[in-house]
Amino acid sequence: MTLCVALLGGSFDPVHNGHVALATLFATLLEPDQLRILPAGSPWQKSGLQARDADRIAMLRLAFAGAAATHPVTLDLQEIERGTPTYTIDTLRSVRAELGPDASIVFLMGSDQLQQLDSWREWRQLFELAHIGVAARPGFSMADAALPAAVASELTMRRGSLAQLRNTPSGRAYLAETLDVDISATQIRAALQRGEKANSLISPVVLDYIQQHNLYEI
Ligand SMILES: Nc1ncnc2c1ncn2[C@@H]1O[C@H](COP(=O)(O)OP(=O)(O)OP(=O)(O)O)[C@@H](O)[C@H]1O
Ligand SMILES: O=C(O)c1ccc[n+]([C@@H]2O[C@H](COP(=O)([O-])O)[C@@H](O)[C@H]2O)c1
Repeated sequence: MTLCVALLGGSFDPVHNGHVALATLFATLLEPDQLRILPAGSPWQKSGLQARDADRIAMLRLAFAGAAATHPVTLDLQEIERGTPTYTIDTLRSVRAELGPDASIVFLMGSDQLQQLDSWREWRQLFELAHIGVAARPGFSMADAALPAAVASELTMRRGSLAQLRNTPSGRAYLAETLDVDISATQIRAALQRGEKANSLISPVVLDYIQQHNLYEI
């Protein structure tokens, strides 16, 4: 059977239940040999990260410890170690070189990123290296045609089944419209700054870590 690696990249500032839901949804759908979490080193479309790299990494380890009991989760720190602005195309080139031409690579994202995929560096070339697996975030529906025209037509051309993603190296897109988790890191940072606990949005062990290290305070 083809080796399949699913990648979830993100700022994870902080990691929250929406990230874990996205990763575990695709881990269940694809049954990849590896589910790699890739914290971005320097997400060039964001104005900066609030938590230090070491804290984001520690929170990721805590948040995914539960999922790691049932799915083959690993943390890949290459984007932090690279020390340059984070472009997914660079990461995919490196993962493809590592895994060889036949492995299935599936880059996971929420629908907000799909809606701006045409702003990513060399975005069309991403499909030469990987598939994409997209989960809807609240308010997103394919029927509303909420995508830039270039992304919509690329998606129409590349729509594939889970089996195609699982068993071929790259070039397909799969959209899971069922995930509907109304959580964002922005909302969590704002809640924590107001002194709220954000209990239902974030894992208790991550929340403990945030409190112990006085993260996201005003
Ligand atoms: N609730 C969610 N449901 C589905 N996908 C999500 C959800 N939250 C984040 N994602 C996806 O996870 C990836 C990493 O997201 P990121 O770390 O930027 O979190 P975020 O909550 O979107 O952060 P922020 O509010 O700071 O922009 C992105 O592809 C994003 O679309
Ligand atoms: O490659 C790009 O140009 C690019 C532009 C925006 C986002 N990304 C990637 O998309 C993932 C989610 O990004 P973010 O900003 O929502 O945390 C993360 O892995 C980013 O590196 C990548």
